[in-house]
Amino acid sequence: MPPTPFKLAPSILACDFTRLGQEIEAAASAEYLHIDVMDGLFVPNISFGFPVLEAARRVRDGAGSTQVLDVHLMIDRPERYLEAFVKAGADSLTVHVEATAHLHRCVQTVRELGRRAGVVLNPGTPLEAVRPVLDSVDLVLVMSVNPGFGGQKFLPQTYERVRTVRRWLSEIGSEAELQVDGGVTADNAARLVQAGASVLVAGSSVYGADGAAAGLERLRQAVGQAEGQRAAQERPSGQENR
Ligand SMILES: O=C(CO)[C@H](O)[C@H](O)COP(=O)(O)O
Ligand SMILES: [Co+2]
Repeated sequence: MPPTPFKLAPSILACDFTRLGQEIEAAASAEYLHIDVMDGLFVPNISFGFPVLEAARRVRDGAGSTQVLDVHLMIDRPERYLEAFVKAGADSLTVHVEATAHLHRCVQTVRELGRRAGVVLNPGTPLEAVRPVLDSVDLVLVMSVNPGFGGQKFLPQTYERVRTVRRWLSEIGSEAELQVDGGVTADNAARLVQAGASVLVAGSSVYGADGAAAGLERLRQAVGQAEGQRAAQERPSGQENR
């Protein structure tokens, strides 16, 4: 079997904001740039909003990059701000199923605005909550920590939740990305990809002491090694050297 493809989404929540431009440039090899917006209501923390997204957009465009600006909205009633986030530069907007009574309308609006629409579930939310919109989204995000803070411990029940959502997406023939966010490290990345995740969000494990480029490489290596071992185990005996 060929290696399972996956993408990385470094979260700037964990970066050094005194050097925002350089921190974004250091993560340029990643397919996505994850931008965590928190309002102090839906989650018990306030992060940043439009000016930081606009700055990220300028850095990305200045580098001539096509990296996806992936905005994770941890805000109450996100329908109030979808257009404003698109104007500020979002390529992809992900709304929490717990934050709105109008999930389908949110997804519809984001698509009408010409951007990728995502939905996200907290660890305590039954997966069934996303099923009604599954055929209308470009991304499903399964939270692997309770949202609001970076640097938390990964919740292991996430593996089974990812497997279930992957199965549902396959059943309807959807090509939506399946993202995991929270506590993702080189120790759990491969198992998440094997469970069906196609995009790994990582903050603390990317923006570590040795910089984002090294952090991203560590995650790629971890998944690559595990995939290599899996391929070796699956090869019929006697074919080891072919
Ligand atoms: O949405 C988030 C928190 O609510 C962040 O994206 C997430 O926590 C990433 O940080 P880390 O990898 O350090 O857990
Ligand atoms: Co996030």
